[in-house]
Amino acid sequence: MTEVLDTARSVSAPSPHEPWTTEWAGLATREVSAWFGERKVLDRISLDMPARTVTALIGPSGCGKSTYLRTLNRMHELVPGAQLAGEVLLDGTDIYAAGSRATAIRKRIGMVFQKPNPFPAMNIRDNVLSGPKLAGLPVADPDALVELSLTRAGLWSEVAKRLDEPGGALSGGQQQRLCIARSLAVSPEVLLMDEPCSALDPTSTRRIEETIREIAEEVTVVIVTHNMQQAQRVSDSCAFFLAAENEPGRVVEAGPTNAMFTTPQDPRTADYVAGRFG
Ligand SMILES: Nc1ncnc2c1ncn2[C@@H]1O[C@H](COP(=O)(O)OP(=O)(O)OP(=O)(O)O)[C@@H](O)[C@H]1O
Repeated sequence: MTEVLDTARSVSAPSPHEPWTTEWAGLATREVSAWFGERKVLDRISLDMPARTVTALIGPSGCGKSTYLRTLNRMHELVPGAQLAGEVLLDGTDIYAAGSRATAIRKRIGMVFQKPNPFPAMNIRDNVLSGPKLAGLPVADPDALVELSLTRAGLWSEVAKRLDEPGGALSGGQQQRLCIARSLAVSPEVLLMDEPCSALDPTSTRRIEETIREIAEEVTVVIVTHNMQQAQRVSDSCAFFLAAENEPGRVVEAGPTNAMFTTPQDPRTADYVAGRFG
């Protein structure tokens, strides 16, 4: 079903000023557990990540946030010996259902990583177009798609006259926004971001945060962050992960960001968001 939908889809960007063509899709997990070999690292995670909102995954190092993020677009299964149980629902359909293909899912659910990873020698324009090219999606109007994607990523005004320069010539923050543009060029319904600002200075970080808020008007965003101020600034809802010693990670508490930070229900959440551990 997913594959049929995917092959019928092409990236369309008729005009940079027309609305983004992404369909609005929410994500949810039901009892997701994950293992690396014999070792269970996530235990029955059930979360709702509504369409066009930003969900922040917070918690101390090693509690399974990145692993959980990677289960959301089937990247977890790329690790030899990795296993998964439970359901990941994209618009109500399990992305692990029989007949659903991982490559097709990863086009609908894009990912931005901790370290900006543009192709350094490739020019800015081709870096953006590499998204749909690698995904095997036809592009009707490349120039329009480049402008639209860079605009959506908040980078167009800075690079409009430099499209033939290499991606590696940009600053770290610009490179990360270029990577966001490359992901958006595939017209994903969901964008997963794994600590996208951890390698960036405060100014670039704030710029990316603005971009995330803008993207979330049309794309569902899930972000892993260690920065509590960032979680408060960018997210609509939060999920607090915690792993006791030799135990898999579990969600202690999840809910609207404001409530998580002002009136947390669990004392462990209160201690974590106040910076008392982790
Ligand atoms: N490829 C892997 N093979 C084996 N174990 C792994 C692998 N990746 C992660 N783990 C283990 O799974 C657990 C969860 O790791 P994960 O990276 O998801 O945590 P995290 O909360 O994202 O941590 P951090 O905040 O430090 O990035 C850790 O104990 C980690 O050692």
